[in-house]
Parts: sequence; C-alpha cells; structure tokens
Amino acid sequence: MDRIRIIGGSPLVGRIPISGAKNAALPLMIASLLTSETLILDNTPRLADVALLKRILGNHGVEVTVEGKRAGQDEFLGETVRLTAADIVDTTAPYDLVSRMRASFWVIGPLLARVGECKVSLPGGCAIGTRPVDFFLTGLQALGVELEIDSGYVIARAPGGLKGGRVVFPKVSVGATHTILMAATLARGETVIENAAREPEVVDLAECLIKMGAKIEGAGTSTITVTGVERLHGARHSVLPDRIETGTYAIAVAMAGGDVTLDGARYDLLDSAFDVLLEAGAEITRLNDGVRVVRNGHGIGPVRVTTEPYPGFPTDLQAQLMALTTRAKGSSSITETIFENRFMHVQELARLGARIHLDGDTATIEGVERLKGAPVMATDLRASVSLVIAGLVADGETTVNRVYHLDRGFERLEDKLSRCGAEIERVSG
Ligand SMILES: CC(=O)N[C@H]1[C@@H](OP(=O)(O)OP(=O)(O)OC[C@H]2O[C@@H](n3ccc(=O)[nH]c3=O)[C@H](O)[C@@H]2O)O[C@H](CO)[C@@H](O)[C@@H]1O
Ligand SMILES: C=C(OP(=O)(O)O)C(=O)O
Repeated sequence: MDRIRIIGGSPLVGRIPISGAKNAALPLMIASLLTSETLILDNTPRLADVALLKRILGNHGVEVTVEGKRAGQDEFLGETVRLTAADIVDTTAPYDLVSRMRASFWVIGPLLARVGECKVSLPGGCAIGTRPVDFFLTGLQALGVELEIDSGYVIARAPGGLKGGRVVFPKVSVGATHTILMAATLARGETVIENAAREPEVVDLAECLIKMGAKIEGAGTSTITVTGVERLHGARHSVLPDRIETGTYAIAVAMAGGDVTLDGARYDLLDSAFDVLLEAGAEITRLNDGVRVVRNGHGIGPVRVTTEPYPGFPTDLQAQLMALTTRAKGSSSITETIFENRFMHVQELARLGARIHLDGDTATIEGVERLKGAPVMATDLRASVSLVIAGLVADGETTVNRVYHLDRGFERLEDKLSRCGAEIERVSG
C-alpha cells in the first residue's frame, strides 16, 4: 500500500495548479443520466472517486470516453470526459459500488426522472458520521415517488412519472439538494426546494443543467425553483475549480511559510476560509486567474472557528485548519457542526506532538513550538491531508499511511507540493 513520506522544514515557494472540484465533477457526471445525448465535461480532475464513478455510471449503461491529451498540454490540465447515456441498461446501483462512494447514491434522482424506477443500495455510515439519507427519501416522496426499503436497498418507483412538489429540507444537505434538483428537471410541473444548499457546487450543477435545457431559478440561494421540461439534451461544461483543494494548499502555505500562487483558484468561493487565514497571519491576494498566498516572518495567530454550510467555514477544511492551529501562538477553538464524528485527525495530530482537547463538538488547540515526525494514518480524505500539512513543519520524517484516502480527492498532491520545494514523496508497496 502506498505511503506519503515527508521531511518537514521546507517553505513552499512557486505555483500550484488547482484542479477541477471533486464535489462538482461527481454530480455533473451523474447528470449525464438525464439525457440520451452526450454531456462533455472539461476540467475533470483525475481522482479515484471520478474513476469509480465512471465505473458506476458504466454499469447503468453510460458510455464514458476521455479525450487524449495533446502534445505540449500542461500535465495538470483536467480531462475532458464525454458521457453518453443513450440507454439505461441497468437501474440497480449495487452495494459494493455505493458503499465505496456515498455520492453514487445520488443516481437515484436522475434514474427515477429518466426511467421511473430504480433500486439503489443504502450507502451506510462512514468514518465522519452516520450520514443518513432521510432527506433524499422524503424529498423524492414529495415528487410522487413510492419507496420501499428491502435488504439494504431503496426500491423506488414513479409509475406515472415524477411530478413537481414542494421539498423543505429540515437541515442543509448538499447531496439531497443535488439529487432533488436533478430529479425535478424532468418532473411534470414546478418544484420548489426550500432550505436548499447554497454551495458553489450546487450552482455549478444548476448551470450545467440549464445548458442541458433545464429551467432552474435561484441556485445559490436557499430557495430553488425548477420547472420540469419534457427532455434534456447534450451540453458542454467546465468543472468549477476545487475550493477545498485551494483552501488546503493555502493552509499548507500558512503552515510551512513561503509564497505560492494557486493557479486557477477562485477567491470568491472561499471568503470565509480566507478571512480565517488572514486572521491567522497569512497574506492572501486575489489575482486575475488565481490566488497568491504568502506567510513570511511572523508566526501563526490563534483562531476561533465554527464549521457551517456555505458561505460559512467549510467542514471539508476543518481538519486542515486544525493542523495549522497546532503551531499557533496561543489557544484556538474549532467547533464542528456538520458531521458528528469528524475529529479522527485529533489522535493522529497528537502523535506528532499536537496538544488538542476534545469536548463534544469542540476542539481546543494549544499551539506548540514544535511538532515531531512520526508514522500516522487517517480514516478519511481531509483528515489525511491535515496530517500532510502537519508533516510539512514537523521535525524529521512523517509517514502518512492509507494514501488511497488522499487519492480520492487530491490530484497528485505530492507532485504539486514538491514542485514548490516540499520534501515529499510517494513510497509504493
Ligand atoms: C461529494 C460531496 O459533495 N460531498 C460533500 C457533501 O457531502 P453530503 O452531501 O453527503 O453532505 P450533506 O450536506 O448531505 O450533509 C450535511 C449534514 O446533513 C445530514 N443529512 C444529510 C442528508 C440526509 O438525508 N439526512 C441528514 O441528516 C448529514 O448527516 C450531515 O450531518 O457535503 C458535505 C457538507 O458540506 C461535505 O463535507 C462533503 O465533502
Ligand atoms: C466528505 C467528503 O466526501 P464524501 O462526501 O464523498 O465522503 C469530502 O470530500 O471531504
């Protein structure tokens, strides 16, 4: 199994290209199920989750091809993926695939909209929390879907087709918003989604669906209105830059010190996270096509942060921020409100010498002068990358095990960091 080996102590200087967003690419690819014509997605990141979703969609009958790279193209340029769901050949999403990636559950919306029935495995819990799917199910019922749960599968039917309805989510859910939004595009009449997620990835999906012929208003606000159409057609869309990858590298620079330009990054998608990094002492500048992050000289200041749905501080940057605060001058506090069990990095950061006290949903971090390298591992994607960030400043060698978590969401992380001077490598076997 691959590991990432880091020798701490080098500042980061240079440029890092920001890839297309995993969390936008996944729903966009799933949207291909809504039409028999071809959906072309540019700037698709090369990630394990994207590869797995290609397989999952292939199982439903989607033909997926990737355009070859042209000579001279940047090695980090995203892929152009063509997805054609001419016929849906299988309406079952099996447990062995859905259990490996939660977002694959979202096929339930487009499959019901396109063919009126499907059987999709319940995704089950995962390392960061129980993550139920109740909002998806009540939302689909509001669109006229009949549901049955049998042997771990949701068996869903919409005999007369989907019909528009009012869906009110009790709590903001990104996945449930994506799913109901996709389903509603082909439902008869109007659907109103209230307390919808306002995440940029929802806006990106809505923009692509609109290019495919959908009628959607209000994406990016808490109320989305969808007027169903008879059919959707093919389109071409470029995946939004990854705001979580952007924030992660910005935190890495704040941690290690240095001066890095994040090419292609969008400042406007990360206002709340950048506010926190500015408070911690980083200098952050909006560029025409990117963001520059600098920290030279002065130390890291302590912060108090609570994770929230967009536009608040993202839970997907919580672990990385915690790594940063382990070296702050003073006491920081981080409250996690989205997932009940997203603190698995705490024990591992402690192995590197961090001083963190956990009390329910709040971690109090007393900054220390030094971290010391050690073998560590994490059980989820963002926790893993928080250990890499800590390793960038830890004395000596840090080895991060279970690299497959990182490969779910960070394209060639070790190459991007080593190009900026970090002593980091992937060790195979
Ligand atoms: C692939 C992708 O885009 N994943 C992101 C997505 O996950 P995902 O879409 O799974 O996360 P949600 O926004 O749905 O989860 C938010 C909260 O709602 C709860 N909930 C959700 C659905 C439901 O039916 N019932 C319920 O109780 C969840 O357990 C969680 O506590 O948004 C999360 C929150 O920004 C991010 O951390 C993930 O990176
Ligand atoms: C939690 C994440 O992903 P997923 O929803 O696929 O588990 C993430 O991207 O941090």
